Amino acid sequence: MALNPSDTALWPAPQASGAVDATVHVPGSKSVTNRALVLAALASEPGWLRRPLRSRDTLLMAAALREMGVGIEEGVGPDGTGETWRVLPAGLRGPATVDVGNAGTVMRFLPPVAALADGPVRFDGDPRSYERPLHGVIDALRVLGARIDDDGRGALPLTVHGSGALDGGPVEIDASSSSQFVSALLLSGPRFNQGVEVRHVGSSLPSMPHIRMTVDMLRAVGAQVDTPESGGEPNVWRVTPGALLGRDLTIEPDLSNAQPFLAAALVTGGRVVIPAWPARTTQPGDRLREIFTEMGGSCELTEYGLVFTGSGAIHGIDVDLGEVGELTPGIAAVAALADSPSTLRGVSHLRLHETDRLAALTKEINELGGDVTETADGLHIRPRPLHGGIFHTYEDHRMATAGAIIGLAVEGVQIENVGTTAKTLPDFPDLWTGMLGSDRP
Ligand SMILES: O=C(O)C1=C[C@@H](OP(=O)(O)O)[C@@H](O)[C@H](O)C1
Ligand SMILES: C=C(OP(=O)(O)O)C(=O)O
Repeated sequence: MALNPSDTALWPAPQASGAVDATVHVPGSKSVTNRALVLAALASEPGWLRRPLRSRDTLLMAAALREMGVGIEEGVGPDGTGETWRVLPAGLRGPATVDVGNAGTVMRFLPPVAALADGPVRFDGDPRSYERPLHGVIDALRVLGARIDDDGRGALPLTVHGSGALDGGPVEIDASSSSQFVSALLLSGPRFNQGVEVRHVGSSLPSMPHIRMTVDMLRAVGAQVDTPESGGEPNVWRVTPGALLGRDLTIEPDLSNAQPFLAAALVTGGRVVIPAWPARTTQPGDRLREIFTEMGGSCELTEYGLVFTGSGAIHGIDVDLGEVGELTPGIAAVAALADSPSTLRGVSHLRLHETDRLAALTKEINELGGDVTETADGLHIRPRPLHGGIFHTYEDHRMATAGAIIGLAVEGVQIENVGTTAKTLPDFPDLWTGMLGSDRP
């Protein structure tokens, strides 16, 4: 895989010479692509993904499904309109070996799929993947009838001994550390003998839009899903067993990866257009329209896409990001450049993301002269004049893009291992310099 996770090379983050004025074509959504791959692999007929994201996380998902016997043909669509993947479902097989890298979607969505394979599937990944929570998926699968060997920590590495089918049925989980536990069980649920009923019993549940994305995408391939929002009990999701359809799905641009480009408009008082911004979406990045407007910008959603304009002023914000945690690094970067303090709340689970994002943001912004403190569930950010220096990224794509945002306004910021953006946005450095190449004179 074209990624060197321990690359220590430094990338001089370009400073903006003026207000940006650019159109940025943002590649497909990681979360939608990886759900679409799983659902297409579990379907009873072939399906198509148009404009899928090609990044480390999605190529790992495709490679893992191929390992289990699924056909995935990469090519250009019949009408020549960009990349299209054809997914040919097949009897899932083991023995197989899955490299999850550090992809939450791969490490959580695939063990339930592996329980349906007819042999052992071994899961391993980057060192950080051993530390990320997986107990919700492992414990639930055991309750639902699967045999899993792990080292007793409820984490990777592990082997799922698939037996060709899984009983399924009701299960209680604590998904307060990751919504992906719920999504994982629901995605494979139609293929369990009794379907699945997932009851979340934890204190809080992050990233609700991502659970809605799972439910919407399941329904789009013909699954019957009952949810709290459709009149069911609070915190209970029920999936009826049944065959899934193969669909022809166009993947939306990744709105969370649009964040640094929108931030560039805010930070430079410029204008950025993101074509194909969906009018209706479950992606958490859609909340940026509201959040970045409160922080000083304005936006207009047209048939062509989103037009986002900065005013030249950047305001602090007090906001609960529990539903949209993956937006935190980019918001923190903008907040560090604002004209008033910010409080970001509801994101304690970010300590178990790609890195401990609360600690990493605090340390790196403070090393550039900032004044950030960690709270129990977030960050306090008091803007101060920043200076250049090395911005470490901890193999976290969103740390790299956060550093690039700060670099727009601060001379001499150097991003360590910008290549880590390959997790979800391999084109980041080129898109970024391309956007700046369109600076107004
Ligand atoms: O289901 C998904 O595609 C995701 C869910 C969220 O995970 P958590 O609930 O673990 O934060 C999010 O942060 C991650 O980037 C993608
Ligand atoms: C938390 C993230 O990723 P993952 O899917 O690996 O959990 C993220 O992309 O911000």
